[in-house]
Amino acid sequence: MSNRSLDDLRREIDEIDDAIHELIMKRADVVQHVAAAKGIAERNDLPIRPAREAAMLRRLAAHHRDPFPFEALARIWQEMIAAFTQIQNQYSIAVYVDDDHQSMWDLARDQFGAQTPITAFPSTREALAQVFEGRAGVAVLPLPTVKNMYPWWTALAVANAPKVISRLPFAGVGNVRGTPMEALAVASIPLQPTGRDRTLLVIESTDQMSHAGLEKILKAAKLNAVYTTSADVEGWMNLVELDEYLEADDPRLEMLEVRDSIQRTHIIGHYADVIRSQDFRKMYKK
Ligand SMILES: O=C(O)C(=O)C[C@]1(C(=O)O)C=C[C@@H](O)C=C1
Repeated sequence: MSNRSLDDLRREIDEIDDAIHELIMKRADVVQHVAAAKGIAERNDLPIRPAREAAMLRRLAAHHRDPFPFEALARIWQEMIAAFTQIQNQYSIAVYVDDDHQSMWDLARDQFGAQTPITAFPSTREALAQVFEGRAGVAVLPLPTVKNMYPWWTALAVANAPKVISRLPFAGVGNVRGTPMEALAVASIPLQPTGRDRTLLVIESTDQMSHAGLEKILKAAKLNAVYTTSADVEGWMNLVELDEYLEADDPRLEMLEVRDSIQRTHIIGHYADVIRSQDFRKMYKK
């Protein structure tokens, strides 16, 4: 332990804080150039780039040291990046919240920042409509499960629809109201692979397909499903999560579409695989 006086130690903390503050202001100047390079203002685009954010947080996790918790560092970065997106172009969030999904609000706020306007909607349909109609930049919706009242993901299986862009929480579960849950964010932005990604694929079929049947067809096309769920919405829609970043022109999709039982396939989004607590502990434990 150091034998320096409290005043001396606090002077050093002030110097560190000044350096951090100065660097954040310097970072803001650079981000404004990034916004110009991306043409955000000309096209009135949403500045969020989840692949870049995932790469940044994974890089920090790999360099992290105790005792400062990585989960707290990730929260600071997410708050900071949220502010850096807002200085590029302003946008708001539409989040689905009801009595059983209180934590959705907390997930949205942790990811998109305390200064970003968030509005709660009592149905996934209404929250999603905000993004379809351009009234919100991002919708935050519960992870699809068989229990969802309305399979909101089926609405994304149309041309030019917004896409799933990320899964929340990205880096560690924090305190939330109600039951901790996971969510997906939906928006219209360019997506990119990060090296560790998931793809959400909707397969429209003529008849109801069993999970085993779907998996067999996917396996024959050399695709690995990690999750599947189905919905009967004017025909059968099957949601499949793949453990890779599948491009729209991947020939394996044609292998699915030639089957008589399959009518169409739609990639409804991609997201960078989240960093779970056990992962980042492994990542930085020497
Ligand atoms: O790299 C970009 O495209 C940026 O806009 C910069 C930045 C950042 O602050 O680092 C901000 C928003 C994006 O979601 C990702 C990164």
